[in-house]
Amino acid sequence: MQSLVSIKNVAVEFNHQKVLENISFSIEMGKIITLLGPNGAGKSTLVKLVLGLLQPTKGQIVRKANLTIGYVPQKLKLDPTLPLTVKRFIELNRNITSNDIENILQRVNGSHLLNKTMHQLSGGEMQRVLLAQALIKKPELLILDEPTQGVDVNGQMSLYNLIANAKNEFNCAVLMVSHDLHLVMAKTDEVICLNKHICCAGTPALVSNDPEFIALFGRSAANQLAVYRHHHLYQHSHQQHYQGRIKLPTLGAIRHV
Ligand SMILES: Nc1ncnc2c1ncn2[C@@H]1O[C@H](COP(=O)(O)OP(=O)(O)OP(=O)(O)O)[C@@H](O)[C@H]1O
Repeated sequence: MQSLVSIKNVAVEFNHQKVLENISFSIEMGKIITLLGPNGAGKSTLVKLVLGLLQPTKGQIVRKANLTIGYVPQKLKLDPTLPLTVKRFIELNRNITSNDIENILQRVNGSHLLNKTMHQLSGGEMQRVLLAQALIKKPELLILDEPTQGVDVNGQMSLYNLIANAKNEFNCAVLMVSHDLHLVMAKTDEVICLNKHICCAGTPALVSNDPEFIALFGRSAANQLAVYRHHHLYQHSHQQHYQGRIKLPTLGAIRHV
């Protein structure tokens, strides 16, 4: 199967300072990849590379021909004096009908937001509207840069559910930047732990046991993950109908760079 995006041996330097080096991975259709890493690890820079907004200093990025990407930015800066409604904001995409807008807002549980102005939205509502506008073109790849910033725990869970539903519906790949270890682990197929280089990558269960991961995120994160893993196994063994939606921890898939 052809990868949607293939990143080969990529490095980025700003003013002769290495920000990313030796980055190689590919994004496959229908998979959720979570990029984790501390502040300044190069996560947003990597997202810009995948989006094509930045060229690597070294290495190669190969995208599938005519790849459609939906992007949910970390923050959207809008002039508060601009009375832009949600409907008008989503209409900024070309060739969109009112029906398309109503359908996509319904998918993100945001039908009631249609005529609100953008600056009236709460943190969670804003993220749902940004998700709707990223999904309206039915992207093959959905990229989200810290989508749960400023969203409370319930809002985070429902946002992750919406992302997972969208992935199932459109069979798109998802590349998500996140700091939220506990919730991320429940949905993602592959975690890439970044700190200028890829420290480790693999299934959530394997990455959470990796010494470099524990060194980066600390003991409390490791404990949090231990709780998650217990819960995860419990769900699987007691709810077989979830098969195919919950991924069992598998052995032997971790890679170190
Ligand atoms: N255009 C730029 N020019 C110079 N340095 C930059 C530029 N963009 C990013 N950097 C530097 O590159 C490093 C990585 O930044 P980046 O924003 O990718 O990190 P991040 O992992 O997304 O961080 P955070 O979690 O804080 O958002 C930082 O040291 C940042 O200062």
